[in-house]
Amino acid sequence: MIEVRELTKRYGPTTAVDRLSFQVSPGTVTGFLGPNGAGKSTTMRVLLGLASPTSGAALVNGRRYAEMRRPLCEVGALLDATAVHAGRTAYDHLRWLARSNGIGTRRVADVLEQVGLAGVARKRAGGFSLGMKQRLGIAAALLGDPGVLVLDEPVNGLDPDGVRWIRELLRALAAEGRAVLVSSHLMSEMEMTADHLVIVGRGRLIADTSVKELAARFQRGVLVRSPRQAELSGVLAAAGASVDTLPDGGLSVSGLDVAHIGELAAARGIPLHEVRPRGASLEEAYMELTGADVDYRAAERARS
Ligand SMILES: Nc1ncnc2c1ncn2[C@@H]1O[C@H](COP(=O)(O)OP(=O)(O)OP(=O)(O)O)[C@@H](O)[C@H]1O
Repeated sequence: MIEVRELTKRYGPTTAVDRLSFQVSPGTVTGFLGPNGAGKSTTMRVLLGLASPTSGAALVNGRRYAEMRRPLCEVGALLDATAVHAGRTAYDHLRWLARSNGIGTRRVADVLEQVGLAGVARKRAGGFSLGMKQRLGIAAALLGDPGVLVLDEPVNGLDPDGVRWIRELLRALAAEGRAVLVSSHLMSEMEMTADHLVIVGRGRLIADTSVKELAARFQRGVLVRSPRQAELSGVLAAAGASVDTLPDGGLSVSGLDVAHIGELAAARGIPLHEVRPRGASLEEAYMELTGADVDYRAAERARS
């Protein structure tokens, strides 16, 4: 369980995190989303004891990182996958980490197997591709079999296979009952991976919502197309719907769901060529929520 409570972190005049509160529950993947500079990495660094809060707290299982006796067994983290000793082999890197946390070396072979690096365990990490380094970083995060995982932009720079692998791994780790917090600045990545979303902008909380709730919130009626559109429009309006004609000729109907519209059309023998919920994509919802918090847009507005 992760709890961020009224967390504020200032760097001189910059407020990187501004009274931010949210929780990450066991058994869920929570996507931590926000434009560049929104304060995601800073929040994660405070959680992992790498930066101290100006005020408030970021706790794992009710404790600050510095209070944990064997931190790798409570929280696994991937912050910067390239931060490995280039001269060390994958096996030695993990064995060194395991030793410093009182973890048996048998576990090293297990996690190397789990991330698909068993075959290159004795190769130096300096020669690894970014994808392999990401896998090694994830192996390190899993070493202590922690109940909480914190990953900062784990799919950055990965090819589609690597992206799919991470997505499936995160889902599997949550299904085992772990609390998984994963940051990204792309909604497209998160909508396929996360159950829950914490969206931030300029250090502040913008939304704390399930993916389903967010989709429902940006639902915009039902799109309907029919060769007898005018007649159908009248029928739907008579049933209490509000009906607008879209620029492309389709109807945008609100106040009736897809099933109801289908039944009304069928009862009058009106053919339907298309009938589907007209939701904004989650990407559009995200842009709408964070638009004002993206620095370059603010700068553009100031110029015009
Ligand atoms: N060590 C530091 N010293 C000074 N300012 C910092 C420091 N770390 C972060 N900041 C500033 O705090 C703000 C939040 O940065 P942070 O890296 O946490 O955002 P982010 O959401 O992780 O963005 P990104 O996706 O670009 O990594 C930014 O304005 C950044 O410049």
